[in-house]
Amino acid sequence: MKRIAIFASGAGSNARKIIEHFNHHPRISVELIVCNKPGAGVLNIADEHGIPTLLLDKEQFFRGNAYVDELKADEIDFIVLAGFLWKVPAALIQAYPGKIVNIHPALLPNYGGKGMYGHFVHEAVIANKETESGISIHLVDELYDHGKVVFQASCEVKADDTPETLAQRIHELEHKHFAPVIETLLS
Ligand SMILES: Nc1nc2c(c(=O)[nH]1)N[C@@H](CN(C=O)c1ccc(C(=O)N[C@@H](CCC(=O)O)C(=O)O)cc1)CN2
Ligand SMILES: NCC(=O)N[C@@H]1O[C@H](COP(=O)([O-])[O-])[C@@H](O)[C@H]1O
Repeated sequence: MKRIAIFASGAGSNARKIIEHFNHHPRISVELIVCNKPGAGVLNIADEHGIPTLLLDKEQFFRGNAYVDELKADEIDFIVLAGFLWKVPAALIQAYPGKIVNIHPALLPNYGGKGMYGHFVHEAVIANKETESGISIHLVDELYDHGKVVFQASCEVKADDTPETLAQRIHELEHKHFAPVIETLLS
């Protein structure tokens, strides 16, 4: 059984879709939700599904062992970043080479990097009058949004779009594609 930990900081809609997709899956299971924000919606989703949670301490994450020991002790095989807003430290990347994947709400390499998360991404896309946006699923390296892109899907940006209406269209792409891409990566 491949054991997945999902790292998330927010509402957790992607985490929910991934949990549901792998519920009763013969080879893959979501075993842990890791979060850096007390009270985040993703923690409630974990509780709804009886999935253990781990709340990160900033000091230990960035200047300690990056929770490598805890993840290895839980026999986690693969890490999914689903709206996780801290930079994953080198120690964790080195412990999980090629086994950490992230979803970004834009068509990389555009609209990525520090500060490019959530509504900030959609605001920049709209401000630049782009006619197309989308999602990128990529392996995680030590830089933000720099790792190998393994999947992209695009959508229209409408002239009257707001960051909220664009975010909704992006979420639909994320919820459709992220879990199947993870399944393919773990095949
Ligand atoms: N080592 C890596 N860590 C992370 C990556 C990555 O590619 N390599 N991806 C991010 C997710 N992400 C975009 O997809 C992203 C998330 C957050 C930020 C950002 O600027 N964060 C702020 C802090 C925000 C906060 O604490 O609320 C910052 O660093 O100042 C950029 C991109 C996950 N980790
Ligand atoms: N750069 C990282 C980033 O912006 N990630 C984005 O955070 C949202 C989390 O939504 P969710 O909590 O509902 O899954 C998603 O749209 C994801 O692409």
